[in-house]
Amino acid sequence: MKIGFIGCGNMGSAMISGILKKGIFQKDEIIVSNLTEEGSKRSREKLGVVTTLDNRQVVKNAKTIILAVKPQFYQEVIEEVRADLTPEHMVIGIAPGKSLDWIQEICQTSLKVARLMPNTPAQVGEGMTGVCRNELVTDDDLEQVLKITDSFGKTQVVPERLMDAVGAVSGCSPAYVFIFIEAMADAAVAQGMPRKQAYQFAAQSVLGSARMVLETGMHPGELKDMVCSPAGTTIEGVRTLEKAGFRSAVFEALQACADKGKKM
Ligand SMILES: NC(=O)C1=CN([C@@H]2O[C@H](COP(=O)(O)OP(=O)(O)OC[C@H]3O[C@@H](n4cnc5c(N)ncnc54)[C@H](OP(=O)(O)O)[C@@H]3O)[C@@H](O)[C@H]2O)C=CC1
Ligand SMILES: O=C(O)[C@@H]1CCC=N1
Repeated sequence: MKIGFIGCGNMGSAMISGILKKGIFQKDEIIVSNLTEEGSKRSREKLGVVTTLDNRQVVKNAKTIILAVKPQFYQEVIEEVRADLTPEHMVIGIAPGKSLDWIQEICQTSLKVARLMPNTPAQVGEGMTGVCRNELVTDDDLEQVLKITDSFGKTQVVPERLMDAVGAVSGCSPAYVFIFIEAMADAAVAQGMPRKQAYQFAAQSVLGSARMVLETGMHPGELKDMVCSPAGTTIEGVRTLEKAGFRSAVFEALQACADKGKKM
């Protein structure tokens, strides 16, 4: 077994979907644990990976361990498996607020520890992941980690102090983008467009706009200006969004998200 996931819910399975699609690991090289038999069955049926209800089996069978449980369960799962951890293991946290030092301290042994902040678009190979590591993670180890994260999207290595910002701008932001798409589709439905078609128009517009930012390298404001014809329709919508505090709402949402990460 090459890689183990303790917990395999929304984020774990999104990462594994990407890994399997790119063929970085085969199904029989991935072991995952769940809390319930129902979760185990879901992981087997959806992903076809090796499953167990025993977290210690994950640590005994893989050297790279991803902690994909909710942050409130981090301490209990680490305490459960720490006797089986060896210097060859690398423990990777993906939860907001669980620092490299904190993970190391709960493990009670000097260990390779890394943190990832992935996001659910990993499921379709379009994830964005921030990575940081402690001093025991070698450049070779990091290369292995990047090979994994690059398999389900893009990755950037960041200093740990930026992990809360990463959590806000990419870890959590898909939720805000989905709300935006849903709201745009609702408006199109109100104009008479069938709902399914409205999701296609709204989602493709978000996808295309994101690609323009990434591929042209142009400033988002300049790209926005290119859409706003003088005395046209778009600028009326811009005025309405500004009046409703759209920018400020987004700013405050990401700030709240990062602040919460710092407290966890
Ligand atoms: N969702 C997201 O967009 C992102 C999440 N994260 C982080 O990823 C982590 C997982 O989140 P997410 O996938 O959304 O959560 P989910 O609730 O979807 O999945 C949690 C998983 O943990 C399992 N589990 C719970 N307790 C235990 C235990 N004691 N031993 C073994 N497995 C256990 C559950 O098993 P069962 O299925 O049996 O209940 C489930 O498979 C969190 O730390 C979160 O902060 C990071 C970035 C983005
Ligand atoms: O909501 C959360 O806390 C997790 C972390 C990033 C995205 N989801």
